[in-house]
Amino acid sequence: MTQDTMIAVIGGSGIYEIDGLEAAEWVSVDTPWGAPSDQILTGHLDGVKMAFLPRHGRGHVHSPTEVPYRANIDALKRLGATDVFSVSACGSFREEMAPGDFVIVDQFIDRTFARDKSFFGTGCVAHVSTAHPTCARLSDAAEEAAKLAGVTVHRGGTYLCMEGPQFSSMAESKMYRESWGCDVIGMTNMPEAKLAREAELCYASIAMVTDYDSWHPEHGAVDISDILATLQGNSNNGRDLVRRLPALLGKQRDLCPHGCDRALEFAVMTAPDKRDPALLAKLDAVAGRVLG
Ligand SMILES: CSC[C@H]1O[C@H](OP(=O)(O)O)[C@H](O)[C@@H]1O
Ligand SMILES: Nc1ncnc2[nH]cnc12
Repeated sequence: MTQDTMIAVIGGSGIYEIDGLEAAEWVSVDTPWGAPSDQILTGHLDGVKMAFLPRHGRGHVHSPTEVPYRANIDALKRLGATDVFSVSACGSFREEMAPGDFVIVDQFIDRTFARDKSFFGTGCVAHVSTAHPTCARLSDAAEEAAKLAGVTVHRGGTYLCMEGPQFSSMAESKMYRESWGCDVIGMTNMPEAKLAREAELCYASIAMVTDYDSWHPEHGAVDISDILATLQGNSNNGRDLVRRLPALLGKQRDLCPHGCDRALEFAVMTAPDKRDPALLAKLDAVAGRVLG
């Protein structure tokens, strides 16, 4: 079964729009989960449908805790998105993952505690697998696009998602690096990746290293002005990488070979006669395929 590709890009800190879109238009999307972070920029690139959503809103309005993650994923699904790329800033726990490098994240440790993490709940309970929370097909494309853009890219890495907004203490930073084996740290990829899986969207995470967090003996404490300087110096690379994705993925896509687009197939536990009609109505875009 083939369908039209629609690439969605969720742009993080420092990335509030993408360039080169044909027939570009900012559109408003309402969702049963509230308003998304901002309007969504739609258009075409190399003949492929595109949607761009600034995660924190234009002007950086939403803190990592307050980003409306459920509304964002629902809005992208509602628009017809099939393939979602997160582009994020992150701190690095590895000497070789240096500021300016890109990391194609493939695993997460979720330390967030103040966010709504699921579309499901009382009245419609579902359990999806997140053993492999990112899509290898999209990660392949992201790696290839990074190489074509001429940036240093590391394939694979574990992203520690913290609640924020404050950065980590040195003790936390060392624990995440030495005991937990994490590679990078940020504040936003969770629950975003989990929600994308619940919505049966392929999801990949492209993390741009902006700093060494607070563990590095020669770099000291993470400093927002250093992060902003690195972001400014590298945002062109991020945009260049994104511009190369449509040519790599093409106008049409088959079923995901990893099953991201069928994640809900056997996930819903609540008996049909016990399901809450109000919750089912809210799940129309996210889970309509399996809930009917
Ligand atoms: C600007 S430093 C902290 C901020 O940047 C990252 O945001 P995003 O993942 O949206 O690029 C990080 O997660 C924090 O929210
Ligand atoms: N060191 C860090 N910790 C958390 N989020 C970040 N985003 C960029 N750098 C970060």
